[in-house]
Amino acid sequence: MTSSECRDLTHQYLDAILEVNKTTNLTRIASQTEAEILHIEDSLAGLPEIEAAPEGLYGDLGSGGGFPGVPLALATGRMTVLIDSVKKKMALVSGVLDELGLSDQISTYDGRIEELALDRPGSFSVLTARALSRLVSLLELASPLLSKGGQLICYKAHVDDEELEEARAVENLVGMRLVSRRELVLSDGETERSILVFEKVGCGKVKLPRRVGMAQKNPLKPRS
Ligand SMILES: C[S@@+](CC[C@H](N)C(=O)[O-])C[C@H]1O[C@@H](n2cnc3c(N)ncnc32)[C@H](O)[C@@H]1O
Repeated sequence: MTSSECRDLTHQYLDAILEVNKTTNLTRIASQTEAEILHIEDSLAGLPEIEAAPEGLYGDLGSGGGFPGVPLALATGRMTVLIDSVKKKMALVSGVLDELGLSDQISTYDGRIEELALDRPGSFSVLTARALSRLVSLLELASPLLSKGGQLICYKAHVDDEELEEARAVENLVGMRLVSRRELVLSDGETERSILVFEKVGCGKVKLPRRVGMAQKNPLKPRS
């Protein structure tokens, strides 16, 4: 696909999602201008990181209306799975992907991330997560899905020292390690973004996934 075909398809996808959003709440961002920045430009902010990740299957955790998953899938050509536990959202997204002829490359999984980790452990080379959970929970959710050397790319609005320390303190438990961090501001001049990349370095010391909900409700703590 040429870069202009890719841009056109990404915009067609966004337009279709905004249309569906008029009747069903897929995303709180409803205006076209805001969506162009927060859904397309922001989704593509992690493109250098996903391009640098090992080749193979890509998954977008807590994908909602398909962001950043769909723009990144189109830009990289990777086989992609969008993962969200809300069945209705995934059904609508899947309908839009069908309409645009994208379902061979981009599929949906309508269940919990923890359930997918039991079905398909170690099968992803790269994962993204935007607006999903604190870093400590993201590391735990991603680890069992990633193959060794696979990467988790986290899109965060703001990472304070406490959130980062909390995550780094469990790196050994979950077999993940921070490899890069980049800060940027979107073209609206005000939306700040941190892109953090963690790599799967080993199997860790805790059996994962834990019971559904635990990673987010009761995050791991370092053993004293
Ligand atoms: C705030 S939305 C973010 C959607 C999208 N990533 C974005 O940035 O526009 C978070 C999504 O994560 C999903 N989610 C939260 N925890 C999940 C889990 N454990 N497994 C699967 N989906 C989950 C929710 O259903 C929700 O659609």
